[in-house]
Amino acid sequence: MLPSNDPTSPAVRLASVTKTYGRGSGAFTALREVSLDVPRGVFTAVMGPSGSGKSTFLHCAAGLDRVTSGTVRLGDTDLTGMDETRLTELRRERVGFVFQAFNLVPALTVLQNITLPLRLAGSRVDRAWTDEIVERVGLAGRTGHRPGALSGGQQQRVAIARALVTRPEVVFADEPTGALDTVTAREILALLREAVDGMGRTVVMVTHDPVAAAHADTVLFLADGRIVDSLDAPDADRIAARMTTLGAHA
Ligand SMILES: Nc1ncnc2c1ncn2[C@@H]1O[C@H](COP(=O)(O)OP(=O)(O)OP(=O)(O)O)[C@@H](O)[C@H]1O
Repeated sequence: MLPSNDPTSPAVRLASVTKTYGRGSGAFTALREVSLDVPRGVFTAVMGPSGSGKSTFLHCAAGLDRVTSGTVRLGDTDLTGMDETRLTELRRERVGFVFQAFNLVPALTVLQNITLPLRLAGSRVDRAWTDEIVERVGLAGRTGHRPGALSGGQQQRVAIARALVTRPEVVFADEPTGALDTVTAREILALLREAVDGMGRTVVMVTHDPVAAAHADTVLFLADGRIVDSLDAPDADRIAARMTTLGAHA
């Protein structure tokens, strides 16, 4: 059995992670000795003032960027020191990504976008599973469209379906509602919630928006590259109040 399947290990574990960009006098430390376990089957939001290190945290936790010191584990797999080929494989097969700008391939249909990670990994495209995902994200009847023919909310649904199709251990979402209106944003957050509650996935989401973060089970607060607080079962008012004390204009 692959060690990553051990259900008792956290989905992601950061131990004393520091990330410094650049060198010498121009060096900037964006994460400082961050240690954290992200439990499985939980929706975690990451908030903090602009420049506090949210995107850096997400990129390091997801294997998109390398840490300067410390370790990052996905399940029981240590990402630190992994070569680029294995990291690419790991990101493709064990992690899902949702970005603010959707990042769909314009020339491909909705269905082709959704199944792309499977085809890149050389995996079989399971029609019943793909149909289920399409149904769950509310895209039935639109699978033959190109992304350009869809609304922003529909494009983000495609991105979520694409992130879920490989049954990833963790879905990382970077400001997934940043480009959407309030009503559409709420629908997308409900989908991420459903990925956790209905599909047992683990979601880690960076957001500026206290209302978005209130959909999570836990909110982590970053300030100056450190995790300074967390809130369980958060509501938007408490999140906004906490952000204000961190110097952010929520
Ligand atoms: N490639 C880079 N080179 C140098 N400095 C960087 C780089 N990426 C980020 N930084 C710096 O690291 C700090 C943290 O950046 P990061 O993007 O992680 O913050 P953030 O909390 O996501 O900010 P925002 O909410 O504005 O997106 C910032 O001061 C930023 O300028």
